[in-house]
Amino acid sequence: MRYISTRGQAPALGFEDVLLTGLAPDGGLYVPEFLPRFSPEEISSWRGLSYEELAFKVVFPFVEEAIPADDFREMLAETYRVFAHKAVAPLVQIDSNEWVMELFRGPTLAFKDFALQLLGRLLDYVLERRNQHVVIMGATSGDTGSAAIEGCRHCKHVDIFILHPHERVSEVQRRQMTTVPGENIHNLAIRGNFDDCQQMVKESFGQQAFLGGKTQLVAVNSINWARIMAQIVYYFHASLALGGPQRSMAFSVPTGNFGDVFAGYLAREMGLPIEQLVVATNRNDILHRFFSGNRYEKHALAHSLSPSMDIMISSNFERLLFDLYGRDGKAVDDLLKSFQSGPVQIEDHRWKRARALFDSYAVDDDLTCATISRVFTECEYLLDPHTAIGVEAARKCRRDAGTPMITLGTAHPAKFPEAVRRSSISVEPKLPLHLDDLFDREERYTVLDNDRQQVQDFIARNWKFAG
Ligand SMILES: Cc1ncc(COP(=O)(O)O)c(C=O)c1O
Ligand SMILES: N[C@@H](CCOP(=O)(O)O)C(=O)O
Repeated sequence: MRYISTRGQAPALGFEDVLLTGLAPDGGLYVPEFLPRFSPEEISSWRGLSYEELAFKVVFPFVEEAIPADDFREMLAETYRVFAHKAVAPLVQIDSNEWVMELFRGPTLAFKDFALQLLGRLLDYVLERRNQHVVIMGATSGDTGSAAIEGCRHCKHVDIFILHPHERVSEVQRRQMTTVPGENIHNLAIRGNFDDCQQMVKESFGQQAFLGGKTQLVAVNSINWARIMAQIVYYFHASLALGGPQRSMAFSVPTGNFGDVFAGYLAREMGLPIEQLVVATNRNDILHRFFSGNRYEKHALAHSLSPSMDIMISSNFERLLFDLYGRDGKAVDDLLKSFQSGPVQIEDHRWKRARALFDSYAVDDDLTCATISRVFTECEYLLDPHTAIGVEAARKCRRDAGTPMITLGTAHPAKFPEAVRRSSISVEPKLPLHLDDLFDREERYTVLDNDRQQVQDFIARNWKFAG
């Protein structure tokens, strides 16, 4: 399997090199040259497989030239063994033909564990084989950071630098990152927002001379193809549990960087019958404005009760545009360059193609709290604010009541006690036992200005073999 850039100018790479990179040298994102495609018969034959066995079927075609089958099987078994539910991604019914798929049973209580537990193991495997050191540089609005630290902290050959927006993540999220001991773990609180952090990370991939030529950057954000690849699996898992592929499914996906919902789009391209994908945003609604009115335009980033989705520039939207433009990298490059200086639209026929599959809805803080409260009243099920946005958008956008609607439950409510309190729910969400003493643990992080030079200098001074 070869991977090509969405801007069309970078050389194609194999899986191992794609894993060890971030942005392509032309500024694009890597995508597979061709997707594997599975027939309904083949997908049906996977019913009853464990999560790790299913993951092998779906993901192995993407990695097979780099990793022998037995080694990959073992990696997947270790990855999904750390989840606190035997089903790994259990489905909970909250209404007639309406489900939440709980993706927060991993160690850091958000869907990011599905891919980052695997990414850590893949990195360890490949870096050990190459005897190579890398610097992980990631941006987080709260969840990717702790999942990346948890997934990669035991990797022998990595230093980890995670940038989060100072005072813009929940206290639980911050502590999950900043209380993890380890010489190779560095948390940077940036006086800016998530987009500033993400921008610094992306720009740094094109400026790696600051590392002195002795190591290289690797991405843990969803710009890294390996992240997206692992997230495709749970769409198959949910569908098979609810009668697919003989029945078509609808999914509602709380969306920020467009990674999770793009994984759903890929599952469909690989043969899984999906009738509808709902892009659910908070008030940072650039994607909703695109899908509802074909206008892609930046607004100022607002702080919300669903901080992990406080994102304006959604990295993976570019991967969808690449397909909508018939995989014409130059057209994507031109469009995204115009977007730097103002709003853009795409041709009507391309937008309509996207609309055939995607619907969208934006949910503000008040409606988020009202949804948490309503669902708790209806079935005593406690939603986190991100999942609540997905549930509300699902109800607003549903096309067909006969099609199962599955909202991706992207985080555990105990990560966001403020939203739960504001919803006037009578219960306090409790952290699981392994995080019981989170508030007693010592924190370690450095606050820096929103300044790329300062951040790069910090990394250059602090990675393991610096100086
Ligand atoms: C809890 C939670 N829900 C939803 C999202 C949005 O996912 P994506 O960025 O893949 O669109 C994120 C972060 O990305 C998240 O942390
Ligand atoms: N919501 C994310 C933001 C980063 O998104 P990613 O999926 O590209 O890593 C977070 O919580 O950090």
